[in-house]
Amino acid sequence: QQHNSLPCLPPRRKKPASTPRARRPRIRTAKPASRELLLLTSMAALSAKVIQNAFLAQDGPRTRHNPRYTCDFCALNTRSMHSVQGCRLSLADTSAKWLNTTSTAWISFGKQGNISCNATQGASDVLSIDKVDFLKLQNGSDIRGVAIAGVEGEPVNLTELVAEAIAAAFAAWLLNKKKADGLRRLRISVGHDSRISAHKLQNAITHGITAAGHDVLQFGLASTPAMFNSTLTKDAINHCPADGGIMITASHLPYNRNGFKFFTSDGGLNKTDIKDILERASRVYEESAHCGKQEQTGVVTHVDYMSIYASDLVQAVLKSAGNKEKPLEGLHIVVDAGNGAGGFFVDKVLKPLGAVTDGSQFLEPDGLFPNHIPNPEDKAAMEAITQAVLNNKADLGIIFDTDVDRSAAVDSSGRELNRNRLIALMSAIVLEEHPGTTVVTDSVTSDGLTAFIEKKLGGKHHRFKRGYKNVIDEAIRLNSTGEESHLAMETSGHGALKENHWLDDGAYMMVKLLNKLAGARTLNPNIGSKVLTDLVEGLEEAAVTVEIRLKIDQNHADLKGGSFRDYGESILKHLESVISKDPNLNKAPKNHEGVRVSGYGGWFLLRLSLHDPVLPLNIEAQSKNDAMKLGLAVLAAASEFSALDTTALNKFLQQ
Ligand SMILES: O=P(O)(O)OC[C@H]1O[C@H](O)[C@H](O)[C@@H](O)[C@@H]1O
Repeated sequence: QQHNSLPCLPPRRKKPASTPRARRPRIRTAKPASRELLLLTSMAALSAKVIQNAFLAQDGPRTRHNPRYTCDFCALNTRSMHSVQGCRLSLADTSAKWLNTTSTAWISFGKQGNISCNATQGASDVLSIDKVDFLKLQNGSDIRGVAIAGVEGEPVNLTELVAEAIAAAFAAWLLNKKKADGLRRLRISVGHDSRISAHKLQNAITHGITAAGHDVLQFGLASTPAMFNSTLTKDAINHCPADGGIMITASHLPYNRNGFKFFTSDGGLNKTDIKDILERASRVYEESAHCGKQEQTGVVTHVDYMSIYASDLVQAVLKSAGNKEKPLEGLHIVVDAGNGAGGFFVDKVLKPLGAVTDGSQFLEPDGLFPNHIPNPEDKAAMEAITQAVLNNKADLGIIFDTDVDRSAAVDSSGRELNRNRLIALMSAIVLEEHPGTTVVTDSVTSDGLTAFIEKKLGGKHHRFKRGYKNVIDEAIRLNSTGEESHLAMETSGHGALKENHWLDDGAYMMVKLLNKLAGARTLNPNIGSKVLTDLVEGLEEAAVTVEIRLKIDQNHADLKGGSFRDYGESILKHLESVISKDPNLNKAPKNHEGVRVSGYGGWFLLRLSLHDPVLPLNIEAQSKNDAMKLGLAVLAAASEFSALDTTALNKFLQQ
């Protein structure tokens, strides 16, 4: 073990939260960002700054000291020694080891006698640690929380300190994973969507990583799939591939939320990994209460990665059009980015391919999402892009969610190509390329989609569970068992292809449509989105399609102190037994989630939400009357459970 002596700090003292860090990480710029990107980024920064100022007053008192201003020896980078003022510190360790320690680290270092602090720790400097429940930040395979104060009943739990701890924990987790490759210093890419808390969280994440002695590639405004891509792209000039990537996003959730998605070259992290990281982060957070200003030994490099990523998308379309220079020339395509991160698609993808993009809307990042929720599942969002297509007499409309891992389209007649229709369209394209392949979807897909994939396209429909990660993982699993699958898609607009590393990418999905258009235009230069619409010809669609979300009151006495999950399961079990007595209803023979039943010419699915104390009920039928019969069957079983709020279902039945 190496022992080093370090210079000393004056006694630690409280500093206002706005005081800059004593030492900033070194920053370099790998490649000058394009004018457009700089403009977008600075617009986002400006918008964020103005709004954040507005919220600052509401942020409330800090109940916990900022650990940066206390004794410094706990800096997470313990591979190289820190310059710690106020302490003489001797230790050599790895950050992973440090992060694996429990909260005894401070004490044990002291006991070992490796540290001698000149600074006396005053009682007033002892930090009161918030009891942050890190595990509550888990949202399946993502992390999500409240980052901006001001919404009643939604206290901030994703603070900068929490973000720092999570970033340090991710670095430690990643280092552990990469140990076998002999890696000791990591390069982690960090990007964000347009949310107003993006910059403060980006800074916190960067600090957490650089203080742990690892390097950060800051991409600025980016898409979620680009972050994964950065762990795959080989580009020495831009320091890629990164060892890991972090996307700061909460998808379509309201402006006050934010969160993180993590990637390695193996794809997005799974639930177990996230739990592991949050447990580590909780320990880091507790420890940091005793720690000081962390020296940031890692290097921060700004990389214009979205240009690299977008140019790959352009290349994909060019290739499928036989390398024709402007394969989309003459085609009018409008994009609605919903003020999220998807605006790049216009200038960096469509224009270079020759498309006319006039009438594109909400391309500028604005984390308050003033126009509509950036979500292709949202009615208002789909109406907005449909209107833009019709107003501009465009050939095609494209809409993205905030972080561009989801998308949908609209044809020239204003017909929405989303949900089951988009899956049908993608299935048609993929099955042309891979006849007979299995298409994996989420659980709320229609019976019509199954018939379309299996009877019209000659493929196999594997209806699995809700949750994009579940769907992707299932497709990967099927391939590993010898069942070929090339497409995994959710009705939410998440979609991943085997050919694209199972990368969950809304922009790539749209590129597949553009490939089809570009290919068709090499034969007929006047052909427009009809080529796409024709591909979904024959898809049977229900006249009535609803999703009704029934809430479980977690504090209700009927739960008898049990979990909402157990309660939900007992409702489902009861529903199953009620259904078995009804000759008009048939339980789906093969089903992976909830209770799916067909009858009255339609079907319903009642299941537990992936995250919330909610039972989402999907009903599809050929008439309102039939849909009501299905709804009544659910109500008959559900009404026995007094903690289940059936108001929404009653409302539907009374309409
Ligand atoms: O189960 P629910 O509450 O309907 O939520 C389901 C949704 O949760 C998240 O948003 C996932 O990203 C989606 O992939 C999934 O479809």
